[in-house]
Amino acid sequence: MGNVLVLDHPLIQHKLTHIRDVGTGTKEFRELVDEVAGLMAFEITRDLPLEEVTIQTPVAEARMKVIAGKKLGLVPILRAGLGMVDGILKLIPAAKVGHVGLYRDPETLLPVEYYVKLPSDVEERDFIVIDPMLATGGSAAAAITSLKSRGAKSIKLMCLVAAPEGIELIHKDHPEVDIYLAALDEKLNDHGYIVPGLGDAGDRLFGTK
Ligand SMILES: O=P(O)(O)OC[C@H]1O[C@H](OP(=O)(O)OP(=O)(O)O)[C@H](O)[C@@H]1O
Ligand SMILES: O=c1cc[nH]c(=O)[nH]1
Ligand SMILES: [Mg+2]
Repeated sequence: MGNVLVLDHPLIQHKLTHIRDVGTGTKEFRELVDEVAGLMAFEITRDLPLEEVTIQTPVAEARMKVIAGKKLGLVPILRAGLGMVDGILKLIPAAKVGHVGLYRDPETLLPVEYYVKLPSDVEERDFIVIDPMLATGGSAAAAITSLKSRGAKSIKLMCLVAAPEGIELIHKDHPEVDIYLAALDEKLNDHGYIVPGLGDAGDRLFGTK
């Protein structure tokens, strides 16, 4: 079964509390999501392989480490996943970015796919699927299925806030996928919103509704 890692660094928890706060406006919400995504990327890239190179310091020649030529791909789930992309790219600027467009039907709560564009070398890349919210898990599970059907072999999932129901669905549909979170919340309400959650991530990021 994939691991579930809750990245509870104090900076992440502090910023997430402000993200959750209903009084936080769009500008600050967007900035905080960007910052937390960057902090989470620091942890999610912990296992990147290193290789040795020879460099010349002003004092001596030395063998030092750099990140080996790993091919990474970020895949934000539109729309809300977009809010986390730049924060991660600041740390790993060489990553390619694919997009999966999904919205959750408000009646059925089932995901509807409307767009997919991935890097051409899908099979060679390690992907991180990004979405602030893992609620029923339907959207993330569908995005991962979509990547796999196009040849993706290595996939991690990164979300800000998850409900237990979402974790359960990812474990069931994609048992090999590791899940990285800033928080695991209590439950879903009758409308499929995470409790306490942070509301509708897309609307809060983009100022809609
Ligand atoms: O785990 P689930 O139950 O599938 O719910 C989570 C999904 O719902 C939200 O997207 P939404 O449908 O609001 O689309 P948006 O990002 O365009 O607002 C969120 O960003 C996830 O993609
Ligand atoms: O709590 C939730 C659930 C789904 N989508 C959101 O944006 N928030
Ligand atoms: Mg939304």
